[in-house]
Amino acid sequence: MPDAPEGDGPTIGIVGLGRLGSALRSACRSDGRRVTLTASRRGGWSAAAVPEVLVDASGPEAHADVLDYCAGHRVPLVACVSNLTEPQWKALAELAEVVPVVRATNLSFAHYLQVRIAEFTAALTTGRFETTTTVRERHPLGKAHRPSGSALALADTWAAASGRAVADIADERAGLPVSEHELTHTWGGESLHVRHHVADWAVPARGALAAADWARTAAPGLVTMRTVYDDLTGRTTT
Ligand SMILES: NC(=O)C1=CN([C@@H]2O[C@H](COP(=O)(O)OP(=O)(O)OC[C@H]3O[C@@H](n4cnc5c(N)ncnc54)[C@H](OP(=O)(O)O)[C@@H]3O)[C@@H](O)[C@H]2O)C=CC1
Ligand SMILES: O=C(O)C1=N[C@H](C(=O)O)C[C@H](O)C1
Repeated sequence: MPDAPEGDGPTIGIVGLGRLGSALRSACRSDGRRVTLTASRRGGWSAAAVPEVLVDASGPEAHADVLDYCAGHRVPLVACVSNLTEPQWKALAELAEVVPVVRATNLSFAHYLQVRIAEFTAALTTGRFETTTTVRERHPLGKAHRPSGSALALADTWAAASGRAVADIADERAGLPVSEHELTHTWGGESLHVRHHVADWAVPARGALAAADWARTAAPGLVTMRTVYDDLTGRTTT
């Protein structure tokens, strides 16, 4: 059940109360944020008030309902589901014509740094310094799809920045939550591993709250977490 709204302040709706959605609800409670809508497959939708931002932490099956809700109530969306279909990604872009939409492939701050490091590495490894680059991801057993959305995004980042495709994407299902993503750059006789490890569901939950705060005051349009963290780091370093 959602929390009853009281007083002023940002209100959040959470679709999906699994690993990510539950962690987000806990983060909202610790932060004093009010969750005015929750939804799950078994529990259906339940709203005490229209939230200022909706966070979708469910699955592709909920996508049509999420889009209808955001369009109908003009609510910004933080879209965390990583295995949408191509038509669903397109529909998300269409929703962004009327409300702000954050496409959150990976909510963690250090994933943002990993992406920026990949771009920096690509810029320096040209000509005689060219590398063979691979991606590895690991999640616990039970993750719904493979490879992860973040692994595919890292491969796309590398291809766009270097002009060369990654040589392999390895997906492993083992070990403890939450995730590992590693870019390995290999030359003759040496290699560089840039590994991001998330050990607590509170990490993506915090990222979702940062994205929700950002989306609440944004203009309609589709952005990624890169835009959100570019903006937040710019503000804190100036
Ligand atoms: N962007 C990021 O950084 C992160 C993204 N993710 C992504 O978030 C998504 C969720 O991950 P996770 O929490 O592990 O998944 P879980 O399987 O633990 O939870 C999924 C939740 O979605 C609900 N759900 C499924 N279908 C519907 C529907 N039709 N309507 C309403 N609710 C529905 C389920 O309801 P019920 O409980 O009733 O079955 C469940 O509560 C995945 O795509 C994952 O890849 C995850 C972590 C970080
Ligand atoms: O399902 C998960 O757990 C995660 N999913 C996202 C992905 O597919 O990239 C983000 C992170 O890896 C956790």
